[in-house]
Amino acid sequence: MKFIVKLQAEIAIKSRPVRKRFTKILDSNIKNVLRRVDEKVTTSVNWDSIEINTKNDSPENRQQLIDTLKCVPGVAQFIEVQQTDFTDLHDIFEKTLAIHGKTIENKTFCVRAKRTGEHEFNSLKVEQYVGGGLNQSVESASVKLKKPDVTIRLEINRDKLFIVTELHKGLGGFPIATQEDVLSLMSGGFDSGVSSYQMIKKGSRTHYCFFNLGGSAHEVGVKQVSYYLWNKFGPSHRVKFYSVDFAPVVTEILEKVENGQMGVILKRMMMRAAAKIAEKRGIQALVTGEALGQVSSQTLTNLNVIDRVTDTLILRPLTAYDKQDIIDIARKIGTEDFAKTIPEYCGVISKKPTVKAVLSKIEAEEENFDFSILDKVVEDVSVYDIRDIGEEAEAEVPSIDAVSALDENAVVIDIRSPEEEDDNPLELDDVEVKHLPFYKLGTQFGDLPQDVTYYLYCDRGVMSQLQALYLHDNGYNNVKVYRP
Ligand SMILES: Nc1ncnc2c1ncn2[C@@H]1O[C@H](COP(=O)(O)OP(=O)(O)OP(=O)(O)O)[C@@H](O)[C@H]1O
Repeated sequence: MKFIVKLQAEIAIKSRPVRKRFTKILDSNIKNVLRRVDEKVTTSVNWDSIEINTKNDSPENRQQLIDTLKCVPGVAQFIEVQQTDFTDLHDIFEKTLAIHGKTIENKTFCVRAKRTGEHEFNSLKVEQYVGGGLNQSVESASVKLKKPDVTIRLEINRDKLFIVTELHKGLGGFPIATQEDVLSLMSGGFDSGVSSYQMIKKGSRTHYCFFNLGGSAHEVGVKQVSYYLWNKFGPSHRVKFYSVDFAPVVTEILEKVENGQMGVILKRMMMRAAAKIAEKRGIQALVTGEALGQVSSQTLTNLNVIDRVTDTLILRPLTAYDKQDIIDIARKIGTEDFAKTIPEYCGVISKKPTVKAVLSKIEAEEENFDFSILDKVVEDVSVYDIRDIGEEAEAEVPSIDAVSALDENAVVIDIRSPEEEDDNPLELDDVEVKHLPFYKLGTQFGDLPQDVTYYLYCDRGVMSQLQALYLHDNGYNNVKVYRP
């Protein structure tokens, strides 16, 4: 079985040394990923193409190789060919008939030929001779040069004939590692998954950085989608997954910062932390999934104030995308289902975020923030080789049963922020309701009597689920979720 990867135009027009470098990297990436499927794969590099051969001709192997090759950045399209020798034009016709006689039955068709080397005929002659012969031999077929049902492609390279049996569309982009590394901020939603994919496709080795705001469920979800993206589009290169426990930073923001400024300050804290992680590893750019105007706080003014926090380049591949386009790409690349299950955690941090952040005001608010907390969480960052999180990523995201009816001994903890509680108070007959906002649970839950079962309550059931898991992680098994 043989496939031929054609160099795409954007690589082919590069200068000779760059083209050679890109082709060499692409060849090595292709070998690396295809040998995960079939260790018998060999490749050979030509000036304008890479040939891929294997002795394993089974249909399963073929399909797996095609599926894998379609996901290699830098491959815009590839053809599947049958290779034979030939003696003359008539021999070319007969060999083509043997393979494509059935393909063109009851169809319109044309023949397209390319030729390299010394022959007694040119490409046009091949097209006319083979096309005419097929037309006569297959009664139900007819020649149509414009928009035929089937295009039969032949490539003649010196004494070899390649009969193309199928043409497959690839991913496009550049081979991984032809561009420098980036650190992608992954929240696990639609946007950060798609922006990471865009950077992998563009040829950057893409590492992941996750700020954990809500315990193991969130982390498992983000690891799953990061692992999926790496495994599908970038397994030729090792990357790292950085996880930073951001709960202490969120608590400090919630206690020290004015409500409307919280969102921008949280992002600035993320950028500060990510820039430090990147700098230490020689990574030059951060990537986020922000898109202009997608949520009210994603304004140019705010993005500008966020960017002022670091000299590190911040890339936002989705800036000008519509949400629907992003969702369509997420569906195409297979991250849609992951994204649906990831809670929108950040939304809760500020109910009416500013849309026009003022740098001086933000900086004044940040003076109240204890930066040793940020330094500590960055210092304690957990670093994983993405290959090692594969198994973990396959695990079920843990969840805690939600209860809709309570008995009279139950104690509910309303974990919403005080403003949310004021807007929509929770009133339950005969059941005790305590008030402890989610950002204080970590430090104050342990002070409550522990011979009682607590039911956490929030508006959407997302934060209560995350916090219940977080408390379970910390050994408190007397916690459930109340979801009326
Ligand atoms: N917990 C987090 N860890 C790492 N990066 C984050 C986190 N939260 C947000 N980000 C980064 O900030 C970007 C914007 O996040 P925000 O929550 O404001 O918008 P979003 O549209 O919901 O993003 P997404 O769909 O990617 O979750 C994300 O795309 C991601 O790059």
